[in-house]
Amino acid sequence: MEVGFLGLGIMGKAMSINLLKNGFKVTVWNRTLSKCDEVVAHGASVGATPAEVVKKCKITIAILSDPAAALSVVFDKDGVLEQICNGKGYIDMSTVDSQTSCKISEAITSKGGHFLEAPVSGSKQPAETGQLIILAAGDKALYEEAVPAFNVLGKKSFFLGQTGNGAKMKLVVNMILGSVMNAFSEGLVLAERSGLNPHDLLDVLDLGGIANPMFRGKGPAMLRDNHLPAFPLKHQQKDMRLALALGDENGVSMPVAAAANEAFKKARSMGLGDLDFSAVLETVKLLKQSS
Ligand SMILES: NC(=O)C1=CN([C@@H]2O[C@H](COP(=O)(O)OP(=O)(O)OC[C@H]3O[C@@H](n4cnc5c(N)ncnc54)[C@H](OP(=O)(O)O)[C@@H]3O)[C@@H](O)[C@H]2O)C=CC1
Ligand SMILES: O=CC(=O)O
Repeated sequence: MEVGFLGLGIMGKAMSINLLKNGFKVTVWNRTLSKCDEVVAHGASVGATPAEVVKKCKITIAILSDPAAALSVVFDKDGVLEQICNGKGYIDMSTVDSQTSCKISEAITSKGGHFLEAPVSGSKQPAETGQLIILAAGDKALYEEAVPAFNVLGKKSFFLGQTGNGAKMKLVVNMILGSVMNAFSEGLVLAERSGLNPHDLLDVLDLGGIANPMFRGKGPAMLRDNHLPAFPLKHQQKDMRLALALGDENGVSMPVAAAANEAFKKARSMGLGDLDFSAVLETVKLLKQSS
């Protein structure tokens, strides 16, 4: 199967290489052209614009940073909309809000194309190893057509119904993720400042009822102040912001998520946005030192 792939950031690079390794023909596009080189070395072709990729491929996948990027690649000059037509499918795997997803869906379907949103849960390593969790919604026939690709990219795909449901599910999951990361960061600093060995805390957590892969995977690196980006903090803050808006729309009070969002905003203002979202730990250290 030949697929187009738009966006070769942390996730897109890993996912497109995975498709190539599993026998898919892939034509890629990235705003910054040099990021195509590594994927081309794995056998990809390059399209000059999103429109050119869509013209060439029956199905085009995108994974872009945020709503503005997702909209730009579809609606701007040389964008997806210029070539989408009857018989072609567009799958947006970016984490965006349901309004953005619905706007893209309406534009694609008004040109006769098929649209599926399919944001993913799981980070750089699951993207590299094909262990993502795919949260799809929209065109069911396109979902069925994409299952062979989803089986390469992920360990499980969900079809969640109408467009918007995938985006909402992803935002709920990441609202919880970001809130937990803040509580974890506070715990690490509290353990250390109160005279405990934070490595002992990691061992205790790992044996108990709240043991999880995030504490196990990121904890030791966080204690070394290593925040090499797997999931950039600026994207986690975007997800908190969008999840809080979803809370507003539905009258759900989310004081924990609101506090977590403030901490991520603080981290961004400290210049930590391109580091891993675990760098929110640095805001906790800062607050304790200044008190
Ligand atoms: N990293 C992770 O662990 C996970 C990320 N996600 C989500 O996946 C998406 C991508 O994340 P990730 O790969 O980490 O992000 P990166 O920041 O690594 O990559 C972002 C991509 O979006 C492109 N882009 C940004 N703005 C524009 C624009 N205006 N026009 C065209 N292209 C643009 C970038 O192009 P360029 O190279 O030119 O900057 C790049 O290809 C985000 O929505 C994120 O929330 C979901 C699950 C896990
Ligand atoms: O969106 C981030 C993730 O780890 O999932």
